[in-house]
Amino acid sequence: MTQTPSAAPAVNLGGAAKSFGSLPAVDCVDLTVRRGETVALLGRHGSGKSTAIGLMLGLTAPDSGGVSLFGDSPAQAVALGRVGFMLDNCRPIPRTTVREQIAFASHTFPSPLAVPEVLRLAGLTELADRRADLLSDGEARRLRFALALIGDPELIILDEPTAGLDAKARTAFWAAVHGYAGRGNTVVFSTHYLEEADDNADRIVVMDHGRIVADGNGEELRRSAGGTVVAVDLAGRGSHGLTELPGVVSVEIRRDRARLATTDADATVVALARMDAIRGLEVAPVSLEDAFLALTSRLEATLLSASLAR
Ligand SMILES: Nc1ncnc2c1ncn2[C@@H]1O[C@H](COP(=O)(O)OP(=O)(O)OP(=O)(O)O)[C@@H](O)[C@H]1O
Repeated sequence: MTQTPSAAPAVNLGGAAKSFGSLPAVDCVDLTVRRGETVALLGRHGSGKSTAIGLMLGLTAPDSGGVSLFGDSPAQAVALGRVGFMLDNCRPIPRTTVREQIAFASHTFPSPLAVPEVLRLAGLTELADRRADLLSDGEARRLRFALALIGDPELIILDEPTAGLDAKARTAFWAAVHGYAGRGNTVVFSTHYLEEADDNADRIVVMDHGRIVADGNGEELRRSAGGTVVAVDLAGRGSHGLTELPGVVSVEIRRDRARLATTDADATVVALARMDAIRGLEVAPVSLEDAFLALTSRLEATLLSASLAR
């Protein structure tokens, strides 16, 4: 069914795939980002986040499948000023102030936001008269964010926007992003940091080996990874049979201790008791980190068994 432009989602990837040589960097990904959502692409190094973002921005063409932004091609959406993004290697013009940089850039857009509004949204009002080439890393990042939103885009796509920033600079950066999102806009960002995704996104899309392995808010991800962790000391008995216990979704062994993510903690504990394996028993809700490890190791195990079967 064709969607009218006004109903089209902010981002739509339909079976999008991109390989580099024989490596599928993005492997038949279906993803819809609704207007007004803030979505984190979360994954380890090399999981395909930047390639997915490159597809969304039209920097890379998919080998197969489709990519659209507001129902248009990425190139059309960018040309219409509907999409903002931060340039990686954008150096400020020397000896100009923050305000001058923003005012200069605003002339290149058909209907830019007013300069004071951009300064406010990016948290740069106090720094407006500072030299742009002398800003700290965090401040310079907010200036690049200001330049991304000056054309008043409805969608901003950010690839690891806070990488390398300290905690204070991150907080200031996210405050600026929330200000922009609070106007009803859509944000897609990539990150390695679970906490950053949980704290700043309505929805977390977990990528691994170019695929989406989970999609939901932090609570939903915790639940899909089992909901509860049962941990016991192995006391030298080995981990044999633990994955087959009732409710168990994944097993992680750290030194001589097993951590079992489970959907049915009672049944798992009873089964462990029958095996006389409840030394150092601990039962706790799954943390987001446990969930992430369980979700990504699940795909790892499937890929490993598929390659062993070949
Ligand atoms: N231009 C390229 N040529 C060859 N391989 C590439 C290219 N770009 C990405 N890759 C490979 O594709 C896979 C996915 O890379 P991608 O950069 O999308 O991952 P990522 O999740 O963004 O990683 P990171 O968090 O480290 O930035 C990796 O194995 C990477 O080495």
